[in-house]
Amino acid sequence: MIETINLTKKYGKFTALDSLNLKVDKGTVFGFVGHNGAGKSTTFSILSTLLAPTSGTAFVNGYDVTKNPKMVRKYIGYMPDFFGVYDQFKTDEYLDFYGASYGIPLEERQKLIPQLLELVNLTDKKDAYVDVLSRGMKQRLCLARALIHDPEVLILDEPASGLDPRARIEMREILRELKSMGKTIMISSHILPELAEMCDEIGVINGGKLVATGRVEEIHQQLQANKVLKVLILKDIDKAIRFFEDIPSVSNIQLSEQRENLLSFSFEGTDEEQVDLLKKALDSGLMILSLSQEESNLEDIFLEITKGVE
Ligand SMILES: Nc1ncnc2c1ncn2[C@@H]1O[C@H](COP(=O)(O)OP(=O)(O)OP(=O)(O)O)[C@@H](O)[C@H]1O
Repeated sequence: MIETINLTKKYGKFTALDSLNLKVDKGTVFGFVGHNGAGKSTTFSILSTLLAPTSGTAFVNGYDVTKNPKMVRKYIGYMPDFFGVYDQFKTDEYLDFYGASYGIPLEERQKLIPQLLELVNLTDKKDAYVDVLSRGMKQRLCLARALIHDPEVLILDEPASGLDPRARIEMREILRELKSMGKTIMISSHILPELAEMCDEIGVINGGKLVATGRVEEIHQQLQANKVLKVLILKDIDKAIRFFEDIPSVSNIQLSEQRENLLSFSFEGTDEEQVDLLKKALDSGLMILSLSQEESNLEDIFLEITKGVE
């Protein structure tokens, strides 16, 4: 449904998107995660035909975003990260204005707008002026606006940013409903756990490059090779530190602040190599009480994948 091939965008000499290749299948909710400035909005602007790529191509439902922008716009509903709302409009007038801009006949709009307001839980606000809506309500109104022409694809740039937990849950539920309607959704955030809850697949972008992609569990696995191990030593902790310092696949050795005989370090290796490491440590006479692997959570994973790149 969405595909980018070597998509590149340069602003002057600065490369904001660097040969981005990604694919989002029909009906998938795809989370696009990256730090501020990673290139998420640039990608979304290109997909929404608002920005031309420097090189590479992008397709929405088979249509090239640069060669066939009109068709792409038919299929895509875009919710930008910053959006203006016309304050003098009432909520339903606002949607009516956008519906008319898309050429939807009046009679159809009159049926459609109450349905959209219902979908985004704003029915009781239909007569409220847009400027008195809360931030969460404005976000939902903007989502309704993106849905006005019943697009198959939704591009949502940080729809949950600045929302309180309750408003976020509400947004998540609306997205679930949209997914059940068969929409393909691409949604960005800089918070991986938040996205993981609502997405089928995740793509991690860093410095304009896609650094990891797949189902959440797959991303976990991609990082399995880089784990944090904890070793509890019975005695002679200095000897243990010297031993682990000499192992090339071990880095970032740290002594626990809570327990003086607990070491932790990063280990790059497979499970078999981990077994070998333990065997070697015991053979060298280290008195190891236990060795355990720290469970990494999604936020750790995200920081690990994106570390070192501004
Ligand atoms: N019009 C522009 N001119 C020059 N540089 C730009 C322009 N738009 C974006 N950039 C730069 O391109 C990079 C990617 O920006 P982009 O807005 O795509 O990132 P983002 O991942 O959406 O970040 P955020 O989470 O902060 O919205 C950033 O370094 C940004 O400063």
